[in-house]
Amino acid sequence: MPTSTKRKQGAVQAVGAAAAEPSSKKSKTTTTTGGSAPSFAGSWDKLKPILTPWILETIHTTFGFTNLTPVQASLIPLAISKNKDFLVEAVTGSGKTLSYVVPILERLVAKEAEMARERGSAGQGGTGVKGLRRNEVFALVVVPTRELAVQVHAVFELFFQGLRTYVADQKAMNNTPATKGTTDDDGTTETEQQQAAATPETIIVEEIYPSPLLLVSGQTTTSKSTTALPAPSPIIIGTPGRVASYLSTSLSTSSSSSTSAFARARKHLSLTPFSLLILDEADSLLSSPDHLRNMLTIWQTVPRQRRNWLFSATMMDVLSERTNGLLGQTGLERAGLKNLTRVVVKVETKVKGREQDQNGNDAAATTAAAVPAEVKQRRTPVSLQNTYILCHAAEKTLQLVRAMGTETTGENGYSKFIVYFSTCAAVDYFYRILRRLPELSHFHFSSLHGHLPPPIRTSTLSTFTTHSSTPLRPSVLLCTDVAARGLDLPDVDVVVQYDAPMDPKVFSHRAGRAARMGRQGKGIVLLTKGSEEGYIEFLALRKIPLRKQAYIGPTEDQAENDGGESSTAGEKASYAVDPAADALQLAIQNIVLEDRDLADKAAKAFVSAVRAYSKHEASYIFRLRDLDVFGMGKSFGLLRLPRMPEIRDWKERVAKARERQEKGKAGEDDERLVSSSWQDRDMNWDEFAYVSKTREAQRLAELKEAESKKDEIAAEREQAAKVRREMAEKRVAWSVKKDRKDRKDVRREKKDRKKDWEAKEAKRSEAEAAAGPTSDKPTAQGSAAVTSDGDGDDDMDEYRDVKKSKKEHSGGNMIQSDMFDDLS
Ligand SMILES: Nc1ncnc2c1ncn2[C@@H]1O[C@H](COP(=O)(O)OP(=O)(O)OP(=O)(O)O)[C@@H](O)[C@H]1O
Repeated sequence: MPTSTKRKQGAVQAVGAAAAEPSSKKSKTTTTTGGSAPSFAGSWDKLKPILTPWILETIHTTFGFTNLTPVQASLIPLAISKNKDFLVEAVTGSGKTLSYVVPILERLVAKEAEMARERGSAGQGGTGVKGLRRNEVFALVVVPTRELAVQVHAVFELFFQGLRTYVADQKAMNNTPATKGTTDDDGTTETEQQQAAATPETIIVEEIYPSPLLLVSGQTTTSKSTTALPAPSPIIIGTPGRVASYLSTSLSTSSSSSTSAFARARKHLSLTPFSLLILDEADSLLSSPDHLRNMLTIWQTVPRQRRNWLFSATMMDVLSERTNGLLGQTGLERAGLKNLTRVVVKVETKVKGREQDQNGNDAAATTAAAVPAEVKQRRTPVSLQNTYILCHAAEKTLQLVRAMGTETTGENGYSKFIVYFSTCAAVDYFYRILRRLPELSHFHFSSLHGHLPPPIRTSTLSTFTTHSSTPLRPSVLLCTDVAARGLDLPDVDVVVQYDAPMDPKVFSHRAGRAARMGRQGKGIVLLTKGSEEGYIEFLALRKIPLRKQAYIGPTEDQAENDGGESSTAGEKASYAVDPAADALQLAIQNIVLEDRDLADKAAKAFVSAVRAYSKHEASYIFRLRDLDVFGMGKSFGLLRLPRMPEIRDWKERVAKARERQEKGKAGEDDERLVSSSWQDRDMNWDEFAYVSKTREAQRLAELKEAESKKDEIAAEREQAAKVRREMAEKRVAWSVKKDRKDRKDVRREKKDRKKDWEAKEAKRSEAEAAAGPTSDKPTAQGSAAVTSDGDGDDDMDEYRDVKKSKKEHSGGNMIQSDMFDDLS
């Protein structure tokens, strides 16, 4: 949430205004209707209950806001006046932060006055000496990332600065003779009116709230001694891990038998007046097992008598989502949260007929599967133009580079970009590569991911935020999902998702970094042809409509037309890869060749990206089996393919597809596989050096040692291979032996059963013969024939079982079944 209040879309429009009271006690739904300007719903001045003067003043002067957004108008009155738990969903960039910050502050002021009354001091409008004590915590705001915590903390800070200014103004006004100021209709001056309104509680201010406490990585929150911990504050903001550890450490000594330690801990932190637990991006906090562990600690630590407010743009998803490790419970059930009042702000677009894409193509006709002709409700901002580009895996980097070029030129003239990758290693690598490409040399690059040290994360974000980008000098942030949720980075124009997110919920959060509060913005997701096309329909069903953007050709006016079509079922797909992708691969390789360290980074990035692909939640769309690893290798500009089981499998499959093609028996899948080819770069790896002198010296030393021990190493390798072979043989021999024995046992058992049965039958026949002839009973022979058929079937089953067990025991398949475990 920026401090800047200047918006490109200045128009303010009250649409779908929310009433102050809910239509139903359980659920409140507000609908905003699309236009490019932001939707507003009434003015802050007219809000009921009336806001505390310094809070209102800060909203007006510091933030520069006159009107409330629909989510603010819906929630703030309820949250101030009703003692309820809330579940709030509104699209990205719709002002959810203020919708909880303002009620927290209002309730804090009220609590302060209440405590002051109880403790025998006059309430002081949020500034009491004997209201809340310094060690008393009133509210806790938990968010999933460090960056978001810093941002929310900054918003609270602005309010407290506003309070200080307000207090100073009031004091000054108190000391000024009431001769200045504008004269009103009743003849009193403005200053006189303000003085008359100012009660002693609001004027006599001796202390003001301490700054909210921020608990994030890079700060001391754990210590054996509570004295080394940061001092508490009425409002604490932090990430789950840090908050949990702070609370546990601060309160841990209270259970100690030592009275002094207990007294010290009490002194350090008290949760007596604790009232509010706010989870921002709550769906992420409730669905990630890591976050949940820490959330459990927090829930167990804070008093039960509290209100819970949960916020997210994808909040409703957690209602049904059952997470692994939660014993089949939803996050809400695990948190024991029931009877939540839902506040949902829905966005509607007035779509007449079918949506059209950029080229005037009918959206439903151009997508792989039928997108509903009229997508009326959506879970993304109306001002966000959400698109996808279909390409081959080998063309992804090419499309990224071209998209960045075309979006800055021509009509669009965009200048601020975010590009999301699936892993930290990929961000690291592409950050080093993309900035070196001549096509992107005018871009200012930043990179952000969770493996960077906290100070670097802070400075990167601040550089990107403050960079004054223009289409001639655009800026781009390459990042992972660490920057996907909640971050209010001003003026972001385009969000490119190089990789679709592993958690589909994150898609709208990523795209929502653009088009905030009515600004125009664009989202582009790069999807590869084939099963990934199913993602379009998948998102459409989740009310996130995507429009097709044409494959970007060499220049804007030469855009290739293949983008206008999609490989819908039955249509023969084109497997030809853009020759420019090969040229780009060569260009990237040439950059990599300058430093061996880049080759290491490339391999790491590639391996991590392949592994990440296998962890997609929508695993039936993002199938590792369908991932064109050769194409991906090209897009990464690899010099050679790293060794990994996924690649061995791909190589074998390509080879088999070739065989089938030669025999004229190739299917569509085979065509696709055959079109994917790989050639390691022809080069001398022994001479490929690191730029870092120490690293290179180390490599040369290792090389020398390896050279001197060449024979030894070769012998060791041979020995290891021999052991592996023997083990494999043993495994096979063991399994074959076991199979034989099992089959023999089964046969013997059947034989025994048959003998028993025959003996019984013989006895029965004898008994029947003794009793007299009966015509319609089956003969022993007839029955035996039936049994024999059955034996035949059993044999088949047995054969199938043995075959299956052999297959499972063969090395290659074992790797494969492990590999695809998580894809089933
Ligand atoms: N009433 C208002 N009038 C004008 N601008 C506002 C108002 N409320 C918030 N904003 C601005 O809108 C932007 C988005 O707000 P905020 O970050 O709270 O959105 P959000 O709904 O929390 O988004 P996300 O889901 O991405 O976290 C911020 O820059 C904020 O300053």
